[in-house]
Amino acid sequence: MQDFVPGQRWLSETQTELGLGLVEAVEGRHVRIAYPATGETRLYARHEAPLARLVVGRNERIRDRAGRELRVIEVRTAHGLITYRGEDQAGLIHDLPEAELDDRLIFNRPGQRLLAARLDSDHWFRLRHRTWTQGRREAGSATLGLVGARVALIPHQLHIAAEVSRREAPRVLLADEVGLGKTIEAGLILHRMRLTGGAHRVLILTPEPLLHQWLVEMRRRFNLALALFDQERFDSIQDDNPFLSEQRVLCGLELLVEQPAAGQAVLEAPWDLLIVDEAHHLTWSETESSPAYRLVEALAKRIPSVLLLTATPEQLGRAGHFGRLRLLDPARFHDPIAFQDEEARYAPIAALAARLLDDEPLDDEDRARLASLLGEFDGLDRETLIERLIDRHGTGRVLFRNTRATIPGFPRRELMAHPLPEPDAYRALADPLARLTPEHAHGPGWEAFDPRLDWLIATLRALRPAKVLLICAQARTVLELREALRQRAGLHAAVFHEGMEIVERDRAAAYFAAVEDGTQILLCSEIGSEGRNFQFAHHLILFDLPLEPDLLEQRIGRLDRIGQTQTIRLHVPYLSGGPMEVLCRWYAEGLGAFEHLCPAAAAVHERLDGRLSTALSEPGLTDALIAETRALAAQLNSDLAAGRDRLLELHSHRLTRDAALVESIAALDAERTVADYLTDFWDAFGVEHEPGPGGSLVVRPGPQMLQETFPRLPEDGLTVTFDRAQALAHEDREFLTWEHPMTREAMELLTASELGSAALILIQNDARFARATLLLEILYVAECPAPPELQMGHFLPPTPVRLLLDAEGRDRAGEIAHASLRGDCLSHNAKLARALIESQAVRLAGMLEQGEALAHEALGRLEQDARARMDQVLGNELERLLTLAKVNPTVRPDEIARLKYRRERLEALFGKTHLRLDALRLIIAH
Ligand SMILES: Nc1ncnc2c1ncn2[C@@H]1O[C@H](COP(=O)(O)OP(=O)(O)OP(=O)(O)O)[C@@H](O)[C@H]1O
Repeated sequence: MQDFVPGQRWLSETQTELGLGLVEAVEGRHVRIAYPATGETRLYARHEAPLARLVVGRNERIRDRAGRELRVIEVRTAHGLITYRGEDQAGLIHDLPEAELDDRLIFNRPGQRLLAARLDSDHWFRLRHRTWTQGRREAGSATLGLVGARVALIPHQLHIAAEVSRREAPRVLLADEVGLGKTIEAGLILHRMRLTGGAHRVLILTPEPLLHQWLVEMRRRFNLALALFDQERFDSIQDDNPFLSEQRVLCGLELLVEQPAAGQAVLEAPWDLLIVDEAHHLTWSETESSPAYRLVEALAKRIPSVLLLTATPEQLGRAGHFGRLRLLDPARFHDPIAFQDEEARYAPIAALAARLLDDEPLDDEDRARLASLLGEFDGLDRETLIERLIDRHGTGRVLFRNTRATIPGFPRRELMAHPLPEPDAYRALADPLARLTPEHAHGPGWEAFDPRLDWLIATLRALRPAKVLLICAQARTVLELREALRQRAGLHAAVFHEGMEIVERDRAAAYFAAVEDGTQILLCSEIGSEGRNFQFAHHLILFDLPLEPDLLEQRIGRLDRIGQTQTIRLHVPYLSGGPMEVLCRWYAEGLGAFEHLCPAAAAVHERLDGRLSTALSEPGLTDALIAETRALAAQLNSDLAAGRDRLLELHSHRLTRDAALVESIAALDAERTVADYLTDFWDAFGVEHEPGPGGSLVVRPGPQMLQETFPRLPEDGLTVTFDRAQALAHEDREFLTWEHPMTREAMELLTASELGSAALILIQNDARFARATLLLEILYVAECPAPPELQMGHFLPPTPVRLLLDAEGRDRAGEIAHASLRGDCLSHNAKLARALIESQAVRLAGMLEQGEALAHEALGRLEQDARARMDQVLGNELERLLTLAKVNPTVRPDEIARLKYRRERLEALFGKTHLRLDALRLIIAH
């Protein structure tokens, strides 16, 4: 085990960008290391810490925290701690304890290696160059974080992910209609924020039945491992706060609400990003709120970034919707009445935005309205005007909602209503609501006479082998149906209800999904109607109908979601003459809610709730109710289409821009540069690869690898693909991109090591070099360590500075490209290499000095560019937020403060950028 002593300096072997580590404390089997340059602290297991002890040799240069430079003349050790004695530029001698070394100190080892002829293969030098160049290329790219997910490139999802993740501490409600991919959007945002440093500690809360699905989706689509916190995990940890030991936690909201200790612990842990799925369960009204709401409210106050997900934002009423917006920004959404008034005034703004979008000419009235909404607007192009209109009015910035109507490619839904006679025993039930789930009200024995059962058996036989999902309101009905199917028809059904353990439920869902030996039918209680993916089935049986339109849409959404390939058949076996028929007709003829999604359904329901209840007991009133419902739905739908929804739609996707984003990702996919890079890497490392089935590649550890293991490569190998379409069709293949952990860890492994940092090649017969020529290719890396939340990478990521000096000290990098310099590598001919280097030692030392001067000039330019870029990007953003805040209180003051703070910190840090000599290649052409 390594000996750590507080005050010692160690370097992270895997993350040099953290700067110099300082041992803070040794705690049992762990050591705590602070990285003052980035303000981070890490806890490592002592016996396997990826750390290297920093010992600076004589004659090397060091710096103290005040920036004073010393040449080391003596190294003394006492009690495990080093004190350097060094000479400053004025010749004065100083003692410097290692704890006081500059936290950003970097050493020039490649120079020593080259001069000592300790050479690596040229292969590694070239890979090193590519690694830095690629890192630089992606750091500032708009597509970073959106490339590596195993997802089809769907424009509205990418739009939302790009738009949300570029904000400072985003807080938004993702409210796309059921099945349009909110989980994927949240995953993309999370993925991008992790790569850019915006989200390190993440908490995801979902209803229990969706835990496993989230776990699987994040793993298979984003290579993201989440720690699942269930009762068992929570019980197994007694003392410490269990949430502190994991960075990315997935947890059931119910558990936190039901167990005060768990709720308290989650509040006490620090988080950067909170995601809450099925957020419509967080109920709120002006007089009371649910315990789940209160818990999320407390979390949302502490956590900077918050994503709430719901397909049915207005389920359980408009007040609830307001309550969710309030969680995101309590300062903006403080008065529900004012909010409703404001929503009613969106129509003219939406109309104006739409006219701009359609490139229609603006009349005087339009211009006057624009001026009153935006102030001075002359000189702004249409795109900017649209942006500003959407941006500066309404919930635009907080809420995203895409609808099927605007997204092509969804299959049709077809209602297959099956009237059946209502048995006397049911008709005798006094309460009309009880007759909507009469088997439940009647109790045991209903299977003997309920005609829906025979109909079900006949329907299953007729549809066989097609998969069928049945949803009903009650878990008991599920169990009784299963038994009845078994006894009466020998049919085996899988079941899914709240009485089962989560693992059992997931097993049942998998059993239903299995193509060959799975069940034909899955019987689900209402909990199966939320969030789950059953789009491989095309038949849905609604054994009963819920009273709320949003609940109906949630049920249908299990099949009607991205990935559904066929017309969806909705089978409704209703008992005629009574309330079931009334409800079925109300949905079908009044709202048209089976075959299409009706945006106004929740509002219509809220207004006509009383009339519906009356019609359920007096079916004679149904025709009048339907007529009224139709008229109201038509009116509300068209109001919404012209007003709020139109604005939302404009904001939630932008055809031209989204298409450009998709194109740039598709272009990156097509380049396949990562395939070249990784195959070169594997070849150099000793990883074996060969063509596998259907254009895939099989990769295995080779017998003589450079190290025992290769990152993310299991002992028995992997089947991989670089092709998105293949990755979507074959989930057993790893989808390798620049963002895959294997690629990123391989890149880190290389840049954190000295591999390829000194090389020598001989070039023969190259027409560019008429006479014997000596060139020194110098690779500096400009680095500016900064705390991750500042997202330095946007402006000044680690940037390679390449120089190519000739013997006269001229830089020829601009005229001779790196890739064009290929020759015989001398790493295996140590004798010749040493002789050549020794003969040129003096000249080389001069070239290195000259290189340092030139690199510093380049550094000045880099800093200047970074500053200009930051001023432009953050300055514009700040200006926008400040103007916006005057007209739209959606902009939170803390968002502005955060941005200002970030700008100041970045500005101060740019000046501390330093150059690190990363690699050298000596080129001798003759
Ligand atoms: N870009 C994509 N590529 C591949 N599959 C996708 C993509 N987007 C969504 N899907 C698939 O479509 C289905 C619906 O997506 P998701 O679960 O994210 O929708 P949702 O909006 O969260 O649904 P719900 O409203 O039911 O909660 C899932 O099976 C998901 O894996």
